[in-house]
Amino acid sequence: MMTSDDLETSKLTMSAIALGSNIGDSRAILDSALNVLNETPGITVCSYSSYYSTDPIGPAQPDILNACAILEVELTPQALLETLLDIEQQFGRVRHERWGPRSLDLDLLLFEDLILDMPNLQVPHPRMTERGFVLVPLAEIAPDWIEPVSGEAIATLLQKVDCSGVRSLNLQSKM
Ligand SMILES: Nc1ncnc2c1ncn2[C@@H]1O[C@H](COP(=O)(O)OP(=O)(O)OP(=O)(O)O)[C@@H](O)[C@H]1O
Ligand SMILES: Nc1nc2c(c(=O)[nH]1)N=C(CO)CN2
Repeated sequence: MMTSDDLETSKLTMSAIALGSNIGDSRAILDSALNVLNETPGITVCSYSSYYSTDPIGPAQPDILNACAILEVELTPQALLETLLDIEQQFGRVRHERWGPRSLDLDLLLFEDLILDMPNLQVPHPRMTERGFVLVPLAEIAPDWIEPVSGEAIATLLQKVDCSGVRSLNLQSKM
């Protein structure tokens, strides 16, 4: 089990992230974001889901292209979050309204079995268990990972959410 001591030092850990885009060439953006992640020191992309077209939850906007990836990480959770926010910036992310359209959104979903509640970082991502657009792609690559707040596996959580707005594109990243 991870403890608070582990937050100070970076050791080899597994992490799950969500990717989303609905501005620009979303498919190319997600492909390229996975490449940038994999080239970042301290991060290896171990696996990634296929791509899904999803109904936006939030204000009216174009459908969102969503996917998830599993990373092997030699960074602290804070450093990983900063890296994700940096990469969003590289892809031109501008924040206007909450849950508004985005060129690239990278959310930190899981970091081993860590539970963290800090002002700028909550892990597991607090809304992941209610989101079909997260659980469908995540279940493709990590069905047995236990979400530590609920104590339930991703595949079990998936059975409890509405996935009607999540459409498989049968499309794999070209990273
Ligand atoms: N697990 C997490 N992953 C990503 N950002 C997080 C997390 N926990 C807290 N945050 C904070 O949330 C802030 C806002 O994130 P962002 O604007 O991308 O939200 P969002 O992805 O649009 O909405 P949501 O958080 O509901 O998915 C980030 O600057 C970050 O500090
Ligand atoms: N379909 C979909 N809806 C969303 C998404 C997302 O990635 N996909 N992200 C949000 C905030 O991160 C809010 N709503």
